[in-house]
Amino acid sequence: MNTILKIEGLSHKYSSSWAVRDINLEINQTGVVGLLGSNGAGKSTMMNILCGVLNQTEGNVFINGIDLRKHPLEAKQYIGFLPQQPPVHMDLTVDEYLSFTAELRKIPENKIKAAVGEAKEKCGIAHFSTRLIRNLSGGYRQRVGIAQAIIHKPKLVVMDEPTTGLDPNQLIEARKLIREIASEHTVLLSSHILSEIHLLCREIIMIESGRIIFSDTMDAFNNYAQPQSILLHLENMPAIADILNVKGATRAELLSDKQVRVYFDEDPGFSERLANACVTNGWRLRELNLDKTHLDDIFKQLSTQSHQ
Ligand SMILES: Nc1ncnc2c1ncn2[C@@H]1O[C@H](COP(=O)(O)OP(=O)(O)OP(=O)(O)O)[C@@H](O)[C@H]1O
Repeated sequence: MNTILKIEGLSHKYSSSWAVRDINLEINQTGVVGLLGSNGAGKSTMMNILCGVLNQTEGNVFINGIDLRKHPLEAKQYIGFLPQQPPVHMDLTVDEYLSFTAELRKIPENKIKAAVGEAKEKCGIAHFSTRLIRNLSGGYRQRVGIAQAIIHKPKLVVMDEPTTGLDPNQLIEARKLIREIASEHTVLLSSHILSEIHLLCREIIMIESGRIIFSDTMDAFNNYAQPQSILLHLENMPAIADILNVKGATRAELLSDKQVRVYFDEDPGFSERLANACVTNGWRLRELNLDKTHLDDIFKQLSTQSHQ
């Protein structure tokens, strides 16, 4: 099977400055892959290159094994694109617009009606077939945008910040639809909001200043920063000095007469040693919780490292 998306040494320069620098990646499965980066990190530049809207300065992009630069028409059959602003025509009805995009995608004339019907069904807009796009809410316009991106059943659907500007109800609906689309297609979705990526994505690619600074599964991202403190609830609170006697403890902060936060070095055996010390010394352990690192802290940590 061909790799759905392969990027080799991709770089792009606008006049004098590099917006994207030496990006390498491969995507082989369906599901949502998140492209996360702060404003100006290079997400749109990268997406515009992948979708053939912008020619890269250096490097190669292969869609379903086809070199995008050498064979753009062939490669583009396998990509659907939802830009930041859905490319809808306000004065057309949903059917007229989707039929037009199906023609642009070179779907044979006798198959256009079925392709439009299927895309509308998937995106939950069949009941708006004859409505002018200008009379649809933002959330439904977004659905029409998604329908045009999948009308030719591409392997890869690229969505640039697809949830920006939606209200909370529309957001929930849009996420549901994106998950459904991703059960059959590979979706590469950009956002500068970590919680959005966290909710939707199986994999995360973080870019800063045009370079990849993290690329792995969402689980690996969650585990990236190991917890470095433990919250203890003790019935018999000992002296802080006794807690610091446990090998690996670096600091202890008394929160109440029964709660203490203990900081430790990177050491996988520390929580066990601490629990043993509680039992052996009769501190009467009620609870021991590893403090989870907040997602935003991981994001900050990775971004800071990339600037060092
Ligand atoms: N047409 C252009 N000409 C010159 N510089 C550009 C152009 N488009 C983008 N840039 C610059 O390239 C860098 C990357 O921009 P890009 O739009 O790709 O980032 P982004 O991650 O998509 O940001 P945002 O979330 O704000 O859209 C930025 O420094 C931006 O100012």
